[in-house]
Amino acid sequence: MTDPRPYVLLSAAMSVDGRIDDSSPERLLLSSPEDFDRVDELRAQSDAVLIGAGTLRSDDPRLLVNAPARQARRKAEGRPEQPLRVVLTGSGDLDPARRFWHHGDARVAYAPDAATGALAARLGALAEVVGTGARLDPGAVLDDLGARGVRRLMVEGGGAVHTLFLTAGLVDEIQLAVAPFFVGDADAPAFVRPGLFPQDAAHRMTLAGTSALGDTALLRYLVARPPLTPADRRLLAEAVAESRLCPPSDTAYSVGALVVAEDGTELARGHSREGGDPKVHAEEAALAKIPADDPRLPGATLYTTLEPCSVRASRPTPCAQLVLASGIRRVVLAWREPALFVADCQGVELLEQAGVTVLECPELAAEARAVNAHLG
Ligand SMILES: Nc1nc(O)c(N)c(N[C@@H]2O[C@H](COP(=O)(O)O)[C@@H](O)[C@H]2O)n1
Repeated sequence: MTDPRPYVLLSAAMSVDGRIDDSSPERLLLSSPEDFDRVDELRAQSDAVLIGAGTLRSDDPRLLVNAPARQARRKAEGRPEQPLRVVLTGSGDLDPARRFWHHGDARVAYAPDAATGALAARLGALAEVVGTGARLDPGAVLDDLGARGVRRLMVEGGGAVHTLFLTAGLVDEIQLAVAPFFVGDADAPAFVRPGLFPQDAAHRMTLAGTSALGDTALLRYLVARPPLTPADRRLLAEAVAESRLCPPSDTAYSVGALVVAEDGTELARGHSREGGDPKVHAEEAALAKIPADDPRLPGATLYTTLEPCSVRASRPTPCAQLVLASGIRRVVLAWREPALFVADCQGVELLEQAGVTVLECPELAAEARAVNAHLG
């Protein structure tokens, strides 16, 4: 059995205009003393505290539990005095001279596999360096932290890391402190960057508490982790629209597929029998339009109106294998293939066995079937 992923608490302070810093080199103090004390208590309750490389460069925080009483409490509970301190980097460009590396106990740096060699050489004994695959994958970070026994993770910024975890649907709770002033600087970093957030106007977070900490307002939100986001439903509906472009056939399904990068950029779309090719499948047509070495593929989602095929007469490689070969790790589909042309399509099983997350969206199954109503 795999270890559970940690509970993820994202803690941030921002100005009333949504900025977590200004654009000057000095660190901007947003919180009141009372709110800094709350942050210290949250750290004391956490097994690990995580920041991104940008925050390490701009703030160089020590990321420690400061209050001796809290350190003593952790020790009395049989825990290390300080939580595990974690940094995420996409480039591996981390400066070993920073204060962060020279305080506290254990440290881990996560980076894409390609960056780990140079980073490990640079950091030496200062931290353990762990690869997260072809990209900086927050899910892989949580899996690894879970395996280390981390049950409660505090994410402390900055905006890129907030966005990475929130858009991936990996945050359980947000504690957002709002400082009573404006930054008013377009170049100042914002609480989050643009992205496809599962929580939108139609899918609101639960406001679990509000309090005043000195002059700072604390908002506590509970964030349900929806497996399927509103953006997933919209993009799968786009795949259904794509399936309506298929040249009709009495002997094959009409399927539509989209490949969408993590930041919402559509990489390609395709449909069955596209471009006058009677044999091409929708997923195959879409994947063929993306260079195999596109670094966005491992973070991308394939949206398809029908389960990717597992056996195929028309061509040697079934679509489930093409998806695996592409490096895509997430598939959203509307409809499992009925036993009409093949007795038992195993596309979902093949993908899941290889560790791909497969999500079904039953709300769109009827629409995907309707495009194929003539097949009976
Ligand atoms: N997922 C998917 N996408 C398409 O575009 C398709 N045409 C199909 N069809 C299914 O794939 C299997 C083999 O098809 P061939 O007839 O050998 O091309 C079979 O299960 C079809 O129903 N699937």
